Amino acid sequence: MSKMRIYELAKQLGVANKDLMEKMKSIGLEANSHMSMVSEADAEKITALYQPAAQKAEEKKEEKKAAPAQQKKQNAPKQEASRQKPQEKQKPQDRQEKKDGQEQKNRGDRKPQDSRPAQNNQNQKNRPNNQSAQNGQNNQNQGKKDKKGKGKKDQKPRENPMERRRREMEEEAALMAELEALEAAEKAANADPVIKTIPATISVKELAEVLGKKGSDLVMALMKKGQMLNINATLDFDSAAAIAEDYNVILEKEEEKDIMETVFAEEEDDEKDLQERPPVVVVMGHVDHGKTSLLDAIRHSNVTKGEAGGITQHIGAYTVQIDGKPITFLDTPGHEAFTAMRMRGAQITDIAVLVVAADDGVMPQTVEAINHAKAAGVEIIVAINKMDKPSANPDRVKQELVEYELLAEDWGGQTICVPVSAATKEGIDTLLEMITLVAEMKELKANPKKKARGAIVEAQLDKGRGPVATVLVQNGTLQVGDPIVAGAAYGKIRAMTDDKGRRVKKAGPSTPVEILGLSEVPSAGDSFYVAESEKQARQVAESIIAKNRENLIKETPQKVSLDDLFSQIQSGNMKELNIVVKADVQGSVEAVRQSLERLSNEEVRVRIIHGGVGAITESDVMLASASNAIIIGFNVRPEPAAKAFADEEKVDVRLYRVIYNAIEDVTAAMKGMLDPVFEEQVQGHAEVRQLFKASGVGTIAGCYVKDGKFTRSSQVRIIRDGIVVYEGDLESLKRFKDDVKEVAAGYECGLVFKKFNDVKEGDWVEAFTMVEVPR
Ligand SMILES: Nc1nc2c(ncn2[C@@H]2O[C@H](COP(=O)(O)OP(=O)(O)OP(=O)(O)O)[C@@H](O)[C@H]2O)c(=O)[nH]1
Repeated sequence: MSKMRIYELAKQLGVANKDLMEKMKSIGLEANSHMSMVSEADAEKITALYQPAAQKAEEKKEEKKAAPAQQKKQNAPKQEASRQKPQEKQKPQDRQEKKDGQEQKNRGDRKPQDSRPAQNNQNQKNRPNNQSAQNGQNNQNQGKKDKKGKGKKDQKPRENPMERRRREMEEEAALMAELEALEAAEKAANADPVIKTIPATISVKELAEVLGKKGSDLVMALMKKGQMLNINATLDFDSAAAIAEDYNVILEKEEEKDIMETVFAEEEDDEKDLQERPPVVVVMGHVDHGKTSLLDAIRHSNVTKGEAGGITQHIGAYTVQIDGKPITFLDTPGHEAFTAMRMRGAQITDIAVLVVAADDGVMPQTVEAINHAKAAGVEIIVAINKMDKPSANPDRVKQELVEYELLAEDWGGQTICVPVSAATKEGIDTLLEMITLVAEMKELKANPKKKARGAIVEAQLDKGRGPVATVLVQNGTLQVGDPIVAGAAYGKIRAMTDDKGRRVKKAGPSTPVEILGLSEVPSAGDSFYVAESEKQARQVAESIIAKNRENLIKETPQKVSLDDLFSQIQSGNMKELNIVVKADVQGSVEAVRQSLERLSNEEVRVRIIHGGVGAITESDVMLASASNAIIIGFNVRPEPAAKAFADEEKVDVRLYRVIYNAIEDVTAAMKGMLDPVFEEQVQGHAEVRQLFKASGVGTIAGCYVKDGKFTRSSQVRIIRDGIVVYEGDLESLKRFKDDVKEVAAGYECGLVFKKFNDVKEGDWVEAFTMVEVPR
């Protein structure tokens, strides 16, 4: 037996789902619903609880098997017809007479199963001596017999026939009701749950329809459970799902379709319409490794190779021709090109050029870039830059890249590494050739014959021209006069300019152009679509505006957090727990990566999608948000902007001082046993401006409280360059020479830290308290 769902186990044991869940509770096994999974070991434990019941069920089955066989034996010689209606065999002869045709039909539909032994018992009890009832319990035959007066043998001589008949009628009615209830209960417990799909909200009336009930019946049923809801009341999905469970119906939420995707659903392209399209390339790398210089060199080499018009204007994306083959470069910060766009579901880049300075090697942002590119599933080409420098060491770069699963081709791997110099232009041509080669291998195609769709690369409001957007056509051909819509912005394209500043009328796949004519400034990363008419474009934009408003009102979409991890695992929503790890030193990052990844089990895989050294940045939050990850920080703090961004994006950021605590928390969260704990509440920040030494006291940090406040009971941490160097209590809090209880923002104060004197000017001090939070 492997894992199984509760309802399957209940079915196997022949018990109701609810009973089973109650039983589970009694041995400390919690389950959310009868769709929850139970492990093999747990299933065995539960089965053991039911052993007597299970045995009984077995016995019952045996009895059932035996009963018809026995009756068959008895009936066979007499009645051939009796075999066809076994369920009626057990009925006492004179009861059968009272059944009208309809009743018989109903019973005929019913399964014989459990009713039989019960009826047998009853019959035997009632008529220990009734030989004919036992022998020939066939409806028709018994009827005939009665008519012929043969049944008279059965009557007890002293009982008034009318009374007897009434008594038997009553008995039979009670018996039938009992049987019906039994059958219904068994049917409900044994049937596989029905799965139905509903929207995020539903009225009681609509839910009743989904459940196949009358609205008024559902209202009554809810009332009995203490839920006073009128028939038009709106239920959220979770409440509806809980109600439906009682009716053995599992509800699933309808996937909300993107309005754009619905309106502008993409048709399959005819193979013959597909044409090769230029690759879209983004350049990424660590600061100062030469991204800008490399892009300039590429653009310059392109210009000097005879581009008419010469000057390339900056529009965030441009196309260069390499031996007649175009390549489109996105001149946007790499992370944004990936992450912001990915957050909106658009994937626009095909290839990432990772610039690594030959004299500097792999640096934190290089790693970040690698992880972003990998997460987006984009091909990486490495440009080892600054080869003109005497200290250039390309082998070291290749060596360092191995750690990130990028093994250079000349070392037997798959990663193309091109040594270049943006300064001397050496290797630039080879790099461009390689890009073309990779693009060819990828067989990038699009259909220029259809209406265009693509992505907004950047957009701003120009005083004279109104909203201006640089767009990248991904498929189809964009034309002046096309009605387009991009998020809440819509309009008719008034004018189009290419990357060389020339007016154009058309732009095909992978072409970047600047467009005028939108009603407002769209967001970078938004998709754009060409509509049937300006009216349709406006209508779509309006429905998007309405939807955005609705979404604003609704809660921000749920992101994973350690607190609700277990319920997400249980409901089957969570198959992978993505984690971004930031720590003070590389050693910790690795230690955490290994320890956490080891926690993976068969239900959920723990995946570290990015690990880096230093404070938690906005880019980390962006990656976490796009990948539905949580962030774990060791001895590091989030930058203020990152903190605000994480709050906004509802990204769970967990900060630890000890690796073990993080492992413990993730383990507990995976088991749904995260203890209710204390959460820290930041009280304020101060900057260390001057240090004083005092004998017997130690170092006094002369601080200026920037925001919030410091209290005598505050706990504090000292942060130097984003790294926590101390965390502990205050030894004293002074204003001038006096001990004070509290110092507010805008005032100076003297701080002495308990058992810590290594404070430096320029350090930041964060004051916080621990507050108990109920989970
Ligand atoms: N010797 C040498 N210097 C280079 C080369 N490429 C870039 N540099 C220098 O390295 C410095 C950084 O170059 P940028 O192109 O600004 O680097 P970047 O990666 O774009 O930097 P940010 O935009 O700040 O992220 C500049 O001083 C360049 O002149 C090269 O191939 N050789």
